[in-house]
Amino acid sequence: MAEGSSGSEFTLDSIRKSLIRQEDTIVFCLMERARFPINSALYNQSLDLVPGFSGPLVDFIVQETEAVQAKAGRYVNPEENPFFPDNLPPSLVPNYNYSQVLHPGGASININKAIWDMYLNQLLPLFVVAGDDGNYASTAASDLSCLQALSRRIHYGKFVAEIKFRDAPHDYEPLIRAKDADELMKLLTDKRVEEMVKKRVEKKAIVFGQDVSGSNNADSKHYKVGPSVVARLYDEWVIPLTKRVEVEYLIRRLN
Ligand SMILES: C=C(O[C@@H]1C=C(C(=O)O)C=C[C@H]1O)C(=O)O
Repeated sequence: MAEGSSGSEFTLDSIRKSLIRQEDTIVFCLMERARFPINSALYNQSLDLVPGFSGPLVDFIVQETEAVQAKAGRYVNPEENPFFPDNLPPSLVPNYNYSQVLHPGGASININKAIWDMYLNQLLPLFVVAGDDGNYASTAASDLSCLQALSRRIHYGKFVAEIKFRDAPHDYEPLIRAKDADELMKLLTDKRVEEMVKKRVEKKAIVFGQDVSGSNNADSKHYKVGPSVVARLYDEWVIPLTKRVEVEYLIRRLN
């Protein structure tokens, strides 16, 4: 089921390994987006750059791309969640038999609206330079890669929550029956792991993002995406949103 783990292995350890692997994807996606300036025309609500489509160009590109990917079966995979779920075409390809480890209620959880708002309004301005180079289609493709990588990581909270529930049903059940979101949040939180995650992603931004030259002296002062931005992304948004998915999943777990 999971990126980097076999279908038969479903443990907190294997899920965490997948989250670690997904950090690489996220850091590389951000580095790719940082090749382009902000290109704010792409996000302008009122420019109407595409005849017959009302809304920002980025919405047009993401909606059209998601429609193609939906036809090719992307959203049949329980790890994938669309940003524009309304009016998506059905899959046209034979269904792959994904292992069904999640409770059926998990399918209705999609917090991509919050991820989209965070990415465009808060994160982007922190790591791209000002300016407009006209490369709107490439920039939007890069945005979508970032958004999909972040969305996959954050919605992975469903798998994390399922395994935590299976490992300690007697601890979780009373809180789920009481719909006690605050206590569920406390129970699923592991501060030690969170600190390790934040340190590791900062290090990845340093290692992956330095300019490598032919000589032995790597330029350690110039990074493609600031390591502190990546640490902040995880601290302020990725980890809290993953935990929000975990709580939302657990609340539905006994329905
Ligand atoms: C994802 C987990 O659950 C919580 C969220 C974490 C995260 O988003 O990185 C880390 C630790 C936990 O507080 C986990 O335990 O691995």
